[in-house]
Amino acid sequence: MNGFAPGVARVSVPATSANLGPGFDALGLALGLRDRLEAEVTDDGVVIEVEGFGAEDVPRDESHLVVRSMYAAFEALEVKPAGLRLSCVNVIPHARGMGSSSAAIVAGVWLARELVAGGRLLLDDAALLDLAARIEGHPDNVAPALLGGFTISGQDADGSFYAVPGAVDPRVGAVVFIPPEPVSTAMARGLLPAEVPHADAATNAGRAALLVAALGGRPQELLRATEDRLHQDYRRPAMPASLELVETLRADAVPAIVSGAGPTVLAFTDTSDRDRIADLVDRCPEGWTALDLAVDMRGATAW
Ligand SMILES: Nc1ncnc2c1ncn2[C@@H]1O[C@H](COP(=O)(O)OP(=O)(O)O)[C@@H](O)[C@H]1O
Ligand SMILES: N[C@@H](CCOP(=O)(O)O)C(=O)O
Repeated sequence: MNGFAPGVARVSVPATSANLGPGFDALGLALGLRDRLEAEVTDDGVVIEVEGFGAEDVPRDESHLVVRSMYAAFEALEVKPAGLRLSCVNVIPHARGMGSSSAAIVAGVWLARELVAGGRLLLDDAALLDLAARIEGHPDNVAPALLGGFTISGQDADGSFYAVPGAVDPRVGAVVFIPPEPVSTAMARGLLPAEVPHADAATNAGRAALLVAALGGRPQELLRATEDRLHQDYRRPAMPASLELVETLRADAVPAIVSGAGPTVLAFTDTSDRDRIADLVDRCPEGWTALDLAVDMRGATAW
């Protein structure tokens, strides 16, 4: 087909934890839990197969988030496929604050670029990040989903998005506690106030800067560095049990935060201290799922 590369494109994309406490809409970390997708251009229609999370509720037409993101990238690349086949194996839980929507968006724009002849020359990684962040509305999940590791991202005055990688000390790992009930990011964003006290903003700025240093080589500072005053407490009404767990863990000197817009709770760990990690996993509330995850330094990758 004109303009398209022949064959199937495959990508795997990591889960991500955004905010990390004080870095609202700016900081994000890729975690070792990856959705795998494959796609090809066909002569007619849209066919979508889904295994794993979302198999029962995601749409099977052009409104599917991966397909929507593919079409946005095709438009940027000035091509239009006659049809598409998409197959998804989803292991990132949906609407839990682990970046499933960003993983879907990054997968979509990545697959579309692979399916276009010369796509990587026409849409480089910076343009792909910008497109994915425009679809998502904030860059802090799409940046680590695309680039891997720890990222610091934001938006310039002209509306364009940027991301730069930050260092991650190899001792840093994470245990996530995933509640059974979802909270949509849109709903959790709706709980945030239009304005915050200057003192809270100032504290967050200092903590976010400290967090960059802590993740990069001073993990002993993680407890202090993960203090947040801009979003977590405002979201308490939608996830009281998550805030309670964060507080209980922090009282025991565990650097715990709400992951993304919640309701998952993430606790930073020392990867060399297996006993402490096992104790932490044992503190998983009944009915929740605890996962011991490594930081994933790979972003979106062909498989
Ligand atoms: N792999 C996917 N395929 C299709 N839709 C998805 C996928 N992942 C997420 N979504 C859509 O995004 C929603 C979750 O997004 P969001 O509320 O931002 O939560 P989060 O990104 O924290 O998991 C899902 O309910 C679903 O509509
Ligand atoms: N900065 C965003 C992050 C949302 O992350 P998600 O994984 O919950 O989609 C926010 O806090 O709203």
